[in-house]
Amino acid sequence: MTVLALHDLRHRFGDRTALAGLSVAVGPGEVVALVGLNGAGKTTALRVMTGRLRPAGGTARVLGADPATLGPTAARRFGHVVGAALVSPDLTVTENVRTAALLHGVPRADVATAGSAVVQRLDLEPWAHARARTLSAGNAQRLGVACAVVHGPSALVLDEPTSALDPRGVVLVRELVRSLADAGAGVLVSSHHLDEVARVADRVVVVHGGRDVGELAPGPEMERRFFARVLEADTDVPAPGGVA
Ligand SMILES: Nc1ncnc2c1ncn2[C@@H]1O[C@H](COP(=O)(O)OP(=O)(O)OP(=O)(O)O)[C@@H](O)[C@H]1O
Repeated sequence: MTVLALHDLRHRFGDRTALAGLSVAVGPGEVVALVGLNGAGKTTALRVMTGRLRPAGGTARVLGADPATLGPTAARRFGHVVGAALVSPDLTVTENVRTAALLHGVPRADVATAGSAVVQRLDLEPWAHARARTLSAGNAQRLGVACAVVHGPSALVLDEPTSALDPRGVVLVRELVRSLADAGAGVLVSSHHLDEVARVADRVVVVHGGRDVGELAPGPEMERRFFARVLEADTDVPAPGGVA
């Protein structure tokens, strides 16, 4: 079964086209990255994927269900950070991850263990008792990711999860994403860091002008191949083979 799917998404904000027929599908055990220039439509697509925006056209599915009306069973298997994370500024790091665990249906008896594990996994122990509003931008981003994964989701959506992270944080989030996928989760992530994407993703989908314009095989020369793909899309020259 497809874990996460967007099909032919279309959406406009006033006279501005944000999505113009974007489709992408993520299978179990797969990490798919969306890359694109500023304003390409990545965040808008991920807002649809998390049920925060109803598109004018097209469909979204999370574990087979419409994300806008996700039932409790599917919701408990889903984790995401798109825009504001599931974090309360006045709660401590530990209180936040435990609350997120409870909200995602982790049994009460397992909440403390699951919370400690994810705090440790993201190197947040020194701030375990700090209130979220006192964290640095990078540690706040780590906490947002921690709250999204504390329940071990089967479907995970992250919008630029490493934008504020130091090199150590980038590695920790990469390892976390990879281990969730290796355990069978489907992960959809957007990023501007092409080198990082090449390390973590199984497939890299280029978004341009609100649509998917082809894939890049993860590997060397991502930047050159990315710009070639964007140029092709702008000049409407079909790319041979679909994967550059
Ligand atoms: N709430 C909104 N109101 C009006 N226009 C919007 C809104 N959200 C997005 N847009 C527009 O839709 C287009 C796609 O924006 P989106 O944020 O999805 O791009 P992005 O690929 O995530 O960009 P970035 O890499 O800069 O984060 C842009 O032209 C943007 O200005």
